[in-house]
Amino acid sequence: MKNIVLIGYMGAGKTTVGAVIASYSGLGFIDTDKYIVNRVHRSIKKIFEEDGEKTFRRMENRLCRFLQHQDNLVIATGGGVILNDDNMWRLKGNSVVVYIKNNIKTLYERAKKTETRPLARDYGEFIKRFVDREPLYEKYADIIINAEYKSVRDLAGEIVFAVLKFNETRI
Ligand SMILES: Nc1ncnc2c1ncn2[C@@H]1O[C@H](COP(=O)(O)OP(=O)(O)O)[C@@H](O)[C@H]1O
Ligand SMILES: O=C(O)C1=C[C@@H](OP(=O)(O)O)[C@@H](O)[C@H](O)C1
Ligand SMILES: [Mg+2]
Repeated sequence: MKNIVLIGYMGAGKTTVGAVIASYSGLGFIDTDKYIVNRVHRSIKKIFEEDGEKTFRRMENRLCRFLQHQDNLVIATGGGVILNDDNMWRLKGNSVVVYIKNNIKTLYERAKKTETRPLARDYGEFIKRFVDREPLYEKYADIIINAEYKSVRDLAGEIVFAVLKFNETRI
């Protein structure tokens, strides 16, 4: 089976919901941020501080180049994966892309909680970035799931169902 790629802004639930989808579906699970962190033995915060965002984006792109050759995976991406068309072109070749959508207030409340998101500090900046990115999430999505007020389990079920339906209807 093709991969299920989860995209969406910081705090949307890609990492959390992705793991549950994998357990429901029997697919493998990879979180691109965790993969990078394990690989370089440094937190995202440290990578941003020491090497800058550009270096992080290069690592993300290198991982997408690897993932384009994999299948049977649920892939939770980082919120910025859509910034590079090359990432999405590679991922889309072998996957169904699901955009997990939520309101900006909920996203910020969740995203600011942990220190691991260097781009989720100032609320004004957070909103601006979201407005810039939203058309990209929509552009690359095969399926859009509204996650507002839904539990992780319900969302995981809804996404599995939507992907099966999408695969059925595709030639
Ligand atoms: N549907 C949901 N309902 C309530 N809390 C959620 C939901 N999805 C995610 N969360 C919580 O929001 C936070 C961010 O989730 P995470 O999966 O890390 O998001 P992302 O990977 O998209 O940035 C986590 O603390 C997670 O437990
Ligand atoms: O949106 C972004 O630019 C980022 C999102 C983060 O992942 P999550 O979307 O899983 O929080 C992480 O990749 C990094 O902090 C940058
Ligand atoms: Mg995540």
